[in-house]
Amino acid sequence: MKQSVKLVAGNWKMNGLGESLAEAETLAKALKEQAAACRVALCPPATLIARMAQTLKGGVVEIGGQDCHAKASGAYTGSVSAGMVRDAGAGLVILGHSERRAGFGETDADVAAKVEAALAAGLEPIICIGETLQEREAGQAVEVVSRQVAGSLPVSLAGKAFAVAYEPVWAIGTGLTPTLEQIEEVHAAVRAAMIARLGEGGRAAPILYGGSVKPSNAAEILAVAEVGGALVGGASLKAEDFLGIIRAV
Ligand SMILES: O=C[C@H](O)COP(=O)(O)O
Repeated sequence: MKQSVKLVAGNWKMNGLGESLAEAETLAKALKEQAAACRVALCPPATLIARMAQTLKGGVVEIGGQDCHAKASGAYTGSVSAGMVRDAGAGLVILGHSERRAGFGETDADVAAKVEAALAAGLEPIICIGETLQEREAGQAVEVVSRQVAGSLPVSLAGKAFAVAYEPVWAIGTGLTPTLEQIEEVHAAVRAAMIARLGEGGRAAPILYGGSVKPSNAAEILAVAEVGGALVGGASLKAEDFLGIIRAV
């Protein structure tokens, strides 16, 4: 099966102030010097996109946002449009992260609208999906992610650059990870759902795995069939850990 080059993206979430900013900048500078066999992206908070774009200028490390509004402009206090994310220096944007789905009530339809906005602004979306622990324990993981793919991926994605990130909610920030067999099962189901939704246009986009990825488990996870990269949270804030994950690709 045709697979695009692996993508390792670091999601800094709402971190990057004081000491954690100093550490993050150290990481960004180290990454700039680092040759990598994969695409590498950093997704800082919106306020740091321009600063990180400047720090990483001239290197191969890409910059992503963590969210954007579905509208291009208007009376949406506190929001940032896809065009603004792009204008600040990002080329990618994370959409539909479970922390936004759970904490801000984002539905699959909301995510699909944001994906359309991102594409219109020239951003490459990384669309997050994943089951809760309750859904996993009820044997519904495949059903849940398949439904999320059908609802969150607009058909206009076919032929565009994008990625899907499978992040089991119960694995995020917990140190827990699914077994390699479970990851393989879900990634295969996600690929099937992408093809069902987008036809041939659903074949090439990478499916990242996210949830407690660290240097010690990155190599085995990234070797699983259909794992096209990683979306890394906590470990993307520490230079040694993130570099260790990139080396594992
Ligand atoms: O976007 C990243 C994920 O939420 C994973 O976070 P984590 O690596 O801290 O578990």
